[in-house]
Amino acid sequence: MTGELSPIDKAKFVAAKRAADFVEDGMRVGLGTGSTAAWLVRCLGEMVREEGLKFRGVPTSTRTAELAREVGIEVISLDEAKWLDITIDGADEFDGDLNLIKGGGGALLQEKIVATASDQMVVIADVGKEVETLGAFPLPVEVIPFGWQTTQALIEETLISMDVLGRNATLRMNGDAPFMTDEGNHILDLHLQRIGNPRQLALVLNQMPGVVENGLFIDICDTVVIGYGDGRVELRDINEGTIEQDRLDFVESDNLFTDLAD
Ligand SMILES: O=C[C@H](O)[C@H](O)[C@H](O)COP(=O)(O)O
Repeated sequence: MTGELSPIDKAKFVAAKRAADFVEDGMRVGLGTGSTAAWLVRCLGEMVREEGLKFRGVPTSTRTAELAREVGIEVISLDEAKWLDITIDGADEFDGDLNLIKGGGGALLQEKIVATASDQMVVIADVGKEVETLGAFPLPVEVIPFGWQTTQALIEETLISMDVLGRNATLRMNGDAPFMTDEGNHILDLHLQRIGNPRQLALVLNQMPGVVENGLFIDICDTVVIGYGDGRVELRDINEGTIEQDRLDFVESDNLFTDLAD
């Protein structure tokens, strides 16, 4: 493919490209999962190959691990790294407090463990991911396969008692079979429409037997790099609000852009 990327892919690309500049020699870096994080991994691979950047990456999924190795990034496990300087990852939604919904690609468990073990979490997202209130994107909840229907029923009952708007939890499928996470679990997607109190919901969900983790990331993200389809990028910091607005030079990135599109 040599054609133009869509505006949404350009937005993801510029967010990833700007965030790649956060990575410095010697760092231990959490590498997120998803289409936006894949741009980041490729940008970092290019910096390793062409600029001699030296860092070690901790991938948040087998997909990311494969891509990272492919582009020349040194991959280590979280236990080898022990603690990370930074994690850079995508998101399905972010709000004004930089709280997130993640897990659209099913990697929320490893993503949350890795982000929580990092000094800093930077989210990369196209502007379409910004919301006033979380919840339009179905909230992924990772559950163990044993008794998953009982867990589903328990979640639905609890949502009713919490007076949450949408209440149905659907099992994520991969073709005809249930989707399996890297940890061998299933995902229930909660169709809530609007999450009035994400902090409370995150706590309640994680107290249920059968629930392994939920896709609400509360007080974990420090900075969001927002990409626009015309090449603009904005950095939003949890304490200081917008701290940078810039425009990325597409011409300079043409090679990578074409490589990525191919
Ligand atoms: O499980 C997947 C992750 O949480 C992704 O980071 C999230 O779904 C965003 O993915 P994308 O960048 O493809 O929109």
